[in-house]
Amino acid sequence: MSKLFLFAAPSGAGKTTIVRHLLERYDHLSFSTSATTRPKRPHETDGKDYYFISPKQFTELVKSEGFVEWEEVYEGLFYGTLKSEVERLWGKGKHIVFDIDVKGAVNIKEAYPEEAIAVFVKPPSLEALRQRLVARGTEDESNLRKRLDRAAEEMTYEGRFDIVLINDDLQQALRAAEKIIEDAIKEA
Ligand SMILES: Nc1ncnc2c1ncn2[C@@H]1O[C@H](COP(=O)(O)OP(=O)(O)OP(=O)(O)O)[C@@H](O)[C@H]1O
Ligand SMILES: Nc1nc2c(ncn2[C@@H]2O[C@H](COP(=O)(O)O)[C@@H](O)[C@H]2O)c(=O)[nH]1
Repeated sequence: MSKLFLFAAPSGAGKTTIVRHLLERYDHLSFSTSATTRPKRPHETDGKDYYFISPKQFTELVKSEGFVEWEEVYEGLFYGTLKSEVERLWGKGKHIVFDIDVKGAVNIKEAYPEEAIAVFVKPPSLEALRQRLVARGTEDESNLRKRLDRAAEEMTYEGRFDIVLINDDLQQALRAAEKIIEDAIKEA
């Protein structure tokens, strides 16, 4: 049975770093590329990191029920898991990895309770989140504030997840993430 690995966390916790590592390491994992209305960052590739679409295209996809789930994660910025993407990867018999916000992960877990493994990536502290986001250098002051304001509420979702993965020392977190994948695939 194909597994759905949902990696969720407040912004800056390190889920993208962990997910990228897992995708490089395991051939039988595929990434569910989401659609977003957020502007592309310089290092990102359309169709790989996200499908970067306009607010109008996003609204059309909502109307035509093209999303498994979607959220306005930050004010005016929409993100959604595409049904077409999940069906395409599932059809190839792949295990699918998601980098998604906490509410989206809870929604997918509810929709696919047998297949989904929900992993909450926990930062050592809110201060560490702030430092990581500043060091990443992708957010201006206003967006940094929005992400940190949301983080405290997102931290309260931890108890709704199957596994809590602490990302303090990165190498330890990567080893723990590998074990989650290997154990689940052994069982599948
Ligand atoms: N354990 C760690 N220690 C220090 N820095 C880390 C650690 N893990 C990740 N980072 C760094 O923190 C920054 C944020 O990581 P990343 O982009 O993976 O977070 P994210 O949870 O995907 O955030 P977002 O939701 O905003 O996409 C990156 O610059 C990354 O290199
Ligand atoms: N509910 C969903 N959340 C998603 C999806 N794709 C990404 N995300 C989450 O949004 C924030 C911000 O991401 P960023 O790339 O702008 O830093 C982060 O928590 C992502 O995991 C999705 O399809 N649905």
